[in-house]
Amino acid sequence: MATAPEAGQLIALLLKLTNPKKTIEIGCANIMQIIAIDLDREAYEMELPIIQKANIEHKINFIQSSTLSALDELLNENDNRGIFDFAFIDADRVRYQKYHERMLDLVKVGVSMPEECVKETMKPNRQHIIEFNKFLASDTHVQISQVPI
Ligand SMILES: C[S@@+](CC[C@H](N)C(=O)[O-])C[C@H]1O[C@@H](n2cnc3c(N)ncnc32)[C@H](O)[C@@H]1O
Repeated sequence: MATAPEAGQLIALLLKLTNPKKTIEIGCANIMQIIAIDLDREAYEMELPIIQKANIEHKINFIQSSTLSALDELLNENDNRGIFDFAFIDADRVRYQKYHERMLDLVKVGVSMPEECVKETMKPNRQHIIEFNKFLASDTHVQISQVPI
């Protein structure tokens, strides 16, 4: 993942690997691209130079916008549905349900890397983790929960 900018005002991070319009392919793997959204102009103006200085502008598309309208804009393009690998929201709590509903359309189902893209030495680990995740999902002793980090 790209090095995070020092000051943390990025509120919605959508990590994408597979948008054919935006990713840079290297062999089987694509370089990740992050879409970061913040409504606050001041935060945007403070963060953008940090991203530029770190030479990671090609990896982070930083948008100054309300999260809701940025997500709706993403959803208007059908190509964006189900292509994001990861979403992190740390914004205005009152709209979390709305963000959640939109994220479900944006984030892909079945996020593990295709087997043919995994190094031979890592293939057993990949399989163990897939099996462990399945086990956890069906284990009635535990609940999957949101982690406040
Ligand atoms: C609690 S801060 C979190 C920032 C960062 N994740 C951190 O840990 O430092 C919340 C951020 O969400 C932004 N924000 C609040 N409401 C927003 C909205 N509707 N759309 C986009 N950004 C919003 C604020 O400008 C602020 O930068």
